[in-house]
Parts: sequence; structure tokens; C-alpha cells
Amino acid sequence: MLILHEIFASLQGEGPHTGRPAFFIRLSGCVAPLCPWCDTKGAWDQGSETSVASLVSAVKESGHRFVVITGGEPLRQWETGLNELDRALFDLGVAVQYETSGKVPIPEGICGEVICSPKYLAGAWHVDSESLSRAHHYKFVACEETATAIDAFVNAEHLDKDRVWLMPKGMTREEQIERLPFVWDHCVTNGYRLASRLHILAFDTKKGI
Ligand SMILES: C[S@@+](CC[C@H](N)C(=O)[O-])C[C@H]1O[C@@H](n2cnc3c(N)ncnc32)[C@H](O)[C@@H]1O
Ligand SMILES: Nc1nc2[nH]cc(C(=O)O)c2c(=O)[nH]1
Ligand code: SF4
Ligand SMILES: [Mg+2]
Repeated sequence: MLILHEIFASLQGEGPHTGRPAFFIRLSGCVAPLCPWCDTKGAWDQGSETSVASLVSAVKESGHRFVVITGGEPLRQWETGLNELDRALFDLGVAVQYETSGKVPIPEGICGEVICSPKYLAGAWHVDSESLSRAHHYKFVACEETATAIDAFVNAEHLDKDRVWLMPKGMTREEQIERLPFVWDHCVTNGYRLASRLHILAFDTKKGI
């Protein structure tokens, strides 16, 4: 059984697959320390038990061939059903992409592609550094206060800059637009990729999009 917050069809709004039609599965619950600026706080504790089989059926019925599994922190449910969902979708030939903070280890042998968004909170990084190497892309939440810490982290962990994405911090359209030039310049200076938050630019704070 998985604890599910919501499912919806949309476009991937962030990162390397931006603009790609996607079926979203948002699992419930996160792990400490929680991000004070999280734009999905409702997923921290609101959810209901849902079987793997019913989620597989929902994906099949949707007709989508690309599934984004997010949260909350989805990988905390790996041993209680997510591993079965991962394998079932792989067997169906559906492409899967995970959104994870990396606060919990990225499981060995995971079939889906992993986008890890390491969190810098209260002056420290909260990411399982062993599993960093299992991530395919790194997506940092960037603002004026975190830019230097991101640079230091990328260098210390020897991350491949071609797989490093900076995404402006901001849960509203206004914040996104305001911060975009700063993050753009920081990407130009440091050779990172820029990830917009297209769904926020299109729909602002609307939920389930
Ligand atoms: C809600 S999180 C869920 C997945 C996972 N817990 C994580 O943090 O990666 C999905 C994405 O939204 C990003 N995010 C959440 N709140 C944000 C904000 N206020 N500004 C920019 N990105 C944010 C996260 O960094 C992550 O890349
Ligand atoms: N459209 C859209 N794209 C997204 N990419 C990652 C999201 C997430 O909340 O994990 C997200 C989301 O909430 N909506
Ligand atoms: S790790 Fe992700 S879901 Fe959890 S509080 Fe941070 S941004 Fe929100
Ligand atoms: Mg989101």
C-alpha cells in the first residue's frame, strides 16, 4: 500500500523534461528537516492508502507514457510499495521520473530516472551523499542567499555541471519572475543549466497542475 496525496495529468514544469506531457503521482509524507518555503506543504500529512494495482490502472487509463512520481518525499515509501510500482511501470514500458530531495537514500536498482534536489537548510546540506551518484540530474532551489553554497556543494561533490540545474526559489508567479534574472546570470557565470517552473508561470499557486 502507498499513501497517496493526489494524481493529475499535466506537463512536466521543471527540469530536463520540461514541457513533456506527464501523469503525476504525488505521494504523502516528507522527512525532516522540512523546507519552510515548500510549495507543497499539503502533501506532508494529507493522503490516503492506495494500492499499487489501482495506481497502475490509473496510469493505463490515462494513456500517458511518462509518469512523474513526486511528493512529499516519494522514496520514503520505497519498501512499502513504491518498489513494486517502479517495477510494474517499467514492465509496462512507461517512462518514470522521480522528484526527490535525496534526504533518504536513492535505492540501488531503481528503474526510473532520478532528479535529486538537494536541500540547503539552516546552513547545512541534507542529502544522502552516497546516493548522489545514483541521481541522473541535480536541481537546486536557487536564490541570492543559497547561490554561493550551491557553487561550493557542486565543486565539493564534483557534480557534472551539465547535469546541474538551477531553479528559482519561489512558490508564486511573482517571485519566479522577480528572481529569474538573478538565477539566469548565476547560470551563465557558472555553467549551470536553468530550470524554469513553467506551471507556476502559467498557473501561479493553483494546486494539482
Ligand atoms: C514539492 S518537491 C517534492 C519532491 C521532493 N520532496 C523534493 O524536494 O525534491 C518538488 C520540487 O519542488 C521544488 N520546490 C518546492 N518548493 C519550492 C519553492 N518554493 N521554490 C522552488 N522550488 C520549490 C523542490 O525543490 C523539488 O524540486
Ligand atoms: N507541472 C508540474 N511539474 C512539476 N514538476 C515537479 C513537480 C513537483 O511538485 O514535484 C511539479 C508540479 O507540481 N507540477
Ligand atoms: S523535501 Fe520537498 S516536499 Fe519535503 S519539504 Fe522540502 S520541498 Fe517540500
Ligand atoms: Mg510542484
